Amino acid sequence: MVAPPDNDVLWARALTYAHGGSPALTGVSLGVQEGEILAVSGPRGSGKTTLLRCLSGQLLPDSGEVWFNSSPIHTMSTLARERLRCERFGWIGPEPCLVPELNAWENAALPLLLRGTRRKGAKHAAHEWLDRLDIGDCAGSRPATLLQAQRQRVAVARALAAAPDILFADEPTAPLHGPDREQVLRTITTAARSHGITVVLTGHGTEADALVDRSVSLIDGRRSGSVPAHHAEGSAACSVSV
Ligand SMILES: Nc1ncnc2c1ncn2[C@@H]1O[C@H](COP(=O)(O)OP(=O)(O)OP(=O)(O)O)[C@@H](O)[C@H]1O
Repeated sequence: MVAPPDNDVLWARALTYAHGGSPALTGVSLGVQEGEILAVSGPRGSGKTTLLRCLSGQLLPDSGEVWFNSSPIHTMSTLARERLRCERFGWIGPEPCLVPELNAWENAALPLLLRGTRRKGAKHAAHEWLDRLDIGDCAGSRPATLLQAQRQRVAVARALAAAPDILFADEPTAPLHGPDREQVLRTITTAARSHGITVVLTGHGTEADALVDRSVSLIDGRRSGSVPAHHAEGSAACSVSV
């Protein structure tokens, strides 16, 4: 086992993963620097979600390594990975997945409360992020009474309120439309830059290109290119095999 480069907060080497025998990742290697905002793009089924789930410790790769700072995630116990995810990582999925019995601010405060933050502080942070995401008025409402786009903003607030070291965002704007998509993406990336949060986000297209530092793409579970974001429009022309 070789330790990762010092300047990579997240580092993966030769990851493979198969869902029930069907390969989803085939030898993917990736390094993410501290504070970097990285987009992982690729067509449907190319392995983006599986990669994020391996990087965030939700899935153990069949082979390969994942390191967070100097800690190998792939050899951690389930309990240690759960603690790492709770204390250091944030997750936004394409569906909001809120707790139906809790209102919006309680959902947004949940990771902080689970970490032992006092209720007053957690409530304050939750309200602050709900306000920034323009849904402060919904703070007392339960998920069932909210629109799907509002629920997704609550999920974004929940991830950001906990100030994670790394935020994994798997198609975070999937339930949103038009200008809402750009506003939420911009809120995520602006928050990440001002709070020093490293971000790995996925998407199908190039809508995040202007907001991220670097973009890599997957095709059929393999890396197909890595370019600085401002060059991403020409990515097809300058793709390299990794
Ligand atoms: N739970 C599962 N069981 C079986 N196969 C799966 C499962 N999850 C993903 N797959 C398969 O693994 C491959 C990679 O899927 P994955 O969801 O990682 O890709 P993706 O790029 O995120 O796709 P999308 O853009 O549609 O979300 C696909 O062929 C998919 O059908």
